[in-house]
Amino acid sequence: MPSRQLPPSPNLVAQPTSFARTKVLFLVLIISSSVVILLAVLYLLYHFYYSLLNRTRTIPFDSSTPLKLHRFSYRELRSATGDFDESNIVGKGGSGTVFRGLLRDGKSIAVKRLDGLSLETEREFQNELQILGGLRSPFLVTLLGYCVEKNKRILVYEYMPNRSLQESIFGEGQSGLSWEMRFAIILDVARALEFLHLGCDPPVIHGDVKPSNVLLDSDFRAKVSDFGLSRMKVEGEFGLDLFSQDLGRSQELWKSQELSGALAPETPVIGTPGERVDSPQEVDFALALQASSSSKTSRTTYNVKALSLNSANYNANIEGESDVWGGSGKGKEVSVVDIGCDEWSNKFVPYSDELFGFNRAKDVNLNACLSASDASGGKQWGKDWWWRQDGSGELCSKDYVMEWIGSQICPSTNPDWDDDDKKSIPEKTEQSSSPQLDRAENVNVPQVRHPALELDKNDDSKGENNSTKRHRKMQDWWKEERVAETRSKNKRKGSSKLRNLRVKWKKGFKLPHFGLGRRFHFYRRKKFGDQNGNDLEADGEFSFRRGWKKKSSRSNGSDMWSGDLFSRELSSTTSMRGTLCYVAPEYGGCGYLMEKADVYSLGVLILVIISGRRPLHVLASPMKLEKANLISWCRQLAHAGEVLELVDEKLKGEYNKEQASLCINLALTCLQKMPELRPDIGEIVKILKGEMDLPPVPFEFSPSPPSKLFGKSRRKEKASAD
Ligand SMILES: Nc1ncnc2c1ncn2[C@@H]1O[C@H](COP(=O)(O)OP(=O)(O)OP(=O)(O)O)[C@@H](O)[C@H]1O
Repeated sequence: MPSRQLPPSPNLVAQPTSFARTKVLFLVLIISSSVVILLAVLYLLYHFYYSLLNRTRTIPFDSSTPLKLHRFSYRELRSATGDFDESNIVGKGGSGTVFRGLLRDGKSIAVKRLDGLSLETEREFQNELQILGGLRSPFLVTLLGYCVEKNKRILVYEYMPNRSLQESIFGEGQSGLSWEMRFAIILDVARALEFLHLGCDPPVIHGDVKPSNVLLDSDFRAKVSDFGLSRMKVEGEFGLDLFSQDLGRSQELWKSQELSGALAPETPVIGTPGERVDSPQEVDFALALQASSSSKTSRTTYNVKALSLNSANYNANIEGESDVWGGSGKGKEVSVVDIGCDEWSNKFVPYSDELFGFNRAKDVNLNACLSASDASGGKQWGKDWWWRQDGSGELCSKDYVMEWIGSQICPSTNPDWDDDDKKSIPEKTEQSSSPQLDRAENVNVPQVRHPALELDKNDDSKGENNSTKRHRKMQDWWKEERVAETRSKNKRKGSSKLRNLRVKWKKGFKLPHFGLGRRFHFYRRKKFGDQNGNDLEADGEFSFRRGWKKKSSRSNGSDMWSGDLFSRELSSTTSMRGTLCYVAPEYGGCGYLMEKADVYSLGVLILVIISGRRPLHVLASPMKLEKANLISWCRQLAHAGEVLELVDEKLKGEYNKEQASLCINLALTCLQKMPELRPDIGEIVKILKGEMDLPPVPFEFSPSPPSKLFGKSRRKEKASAD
């Protein structure tokens, strides 16, 4: 009997099919994963190749292993400097005193003894070791070694016989630098920055380019020094800038009466709008973020904090470098000359011949002018104040100059003047027989003040303390600005980043360590010692530099009371990162400095070198105030096609006109508001060397257009104005 074939069991049919499917799946997986692995390997190879290529172009810059630096013993340095004898002082900066020393082998050294240990000095010390210690270039001053003993922090450099450019330009009894020297110095500084920006990997941003940080060797060739504020350009970092320099200062601010009295109770913290701040610690953090307060000295007050505005926008802009020379016109430059010039000459009240010999009649005008600008909305100290000080907006420069001077030179308004400075004044003025200097003595006396600095004459008549008023005004303005900005920021982005950091800070924030064998954990209450071995608490007596240190009598800085008192101090006042007048406007204290910020500072430096003037030059002697602001004056001259008027009179016409005009125009391109419009340092060096043409000077700085084009409309405007 034929057997009936049984239908295949469904299991038997399914088995081979599912097996085949698994096989296919397995194959697909293997192939795709091997493709992924292959791609990854290719990517790694490419990356490796690329970084190798890159390394050949740049200096391998391993910050964790500074070049071999000699570790000096304190005793060694003490004997080299004659027990740190005063006669060996060659200069004094915001962070310490520099002595000349002689090693046993006969080598001259410069020994920088940092002031009492603090977060600030520690940061500067580490920065110098970390950054300058790892670099060697003929355009950078050589760091030879260091000394760390107990609370002592000392840096040892090669000795630069002609000291700093500051002294060569502004020093008393200086014969002045010849044109050739000046041009060579400009080129040297540019090449130093070229090395830092383009020759180092990662690039280094100097952050404080100014005359006192340019040292001159025996042949007057320049080397850039002072890396205390510099940083390596490492993407993605955030904490270092904030915590290493601003927190300490904010603690100090909290302690100051102004702050605790006026800001603490109701000032909201960035990231926590409307939140009441109850503890100093909370304010510390908030201020570190928002106030961008002074790091290098505590001189700066509220007006400087205004710099913090807009930083985020600009820093974002900088990232996307545009074609500098393409003239794409991406950034709109504020037209400074048209508005600035006339307003200036109309509104500015010229100083009289003597420092304090102020014409009361004009004073009235001045105050009228000020009240007028006050009346016009009360928002004069808005986000653009930096530009307005250049005469570029509706607020004329005097406001800035006066506000700044007012807050800086009047002891009654500046709590940071230390006793030493006060004591030094009579001594200094006794030496002087000039009536100006006799008057300058009065700067120390709170009740005698330059009438030009009185922002509101009526305050006196009301019997109120003028300084308190002014500060009050600034605080109100500042608070207003910050609250508005905070609100809008929070609306836009939320404040999670800042909140996270705040939490971190509360828990005790870890500072990145600097590879010197220990890690710093800065808790709010941490004990440190001062120079004498006394313990100090980070929270309370933590020693941050206070006030203006009296400069050594051998240093140029000592001419504090000699004539152009205001100019010197104004131009050398270090703000949160960088120095006021030299620091790029896009920098807001909380952001990162980028290469173009150095380019901006270089622009200012070039003008200073060529003109022999400070960026803010308010002289006691008669002078046109339109020249007080160097940058603004230069822009006016450029507009009038007379840039060579800027050249230092001390040169007595002995200079290369072509080079001078090239330098000035180059400086103007470096001083453009939008960082991306400024040339990069490679281009600057090429232009200076004559290997590249200077790009067309920005429209607003170029000489007035032919009347054919604009004359008619201008005349019309004038007629309608009449
Ligand atoms: N290597 C050096 N050789 C000779 N003189 C030096 C050297 N380094 C510094 N000096 C002198 O010491 C002065 C002070 O220098 P320092 O770097 O301490 O401060 P600064 O740059 O003037 O101010 P700050 O540090 O506040 O920016 C300089 O202006 C210069 O005259």
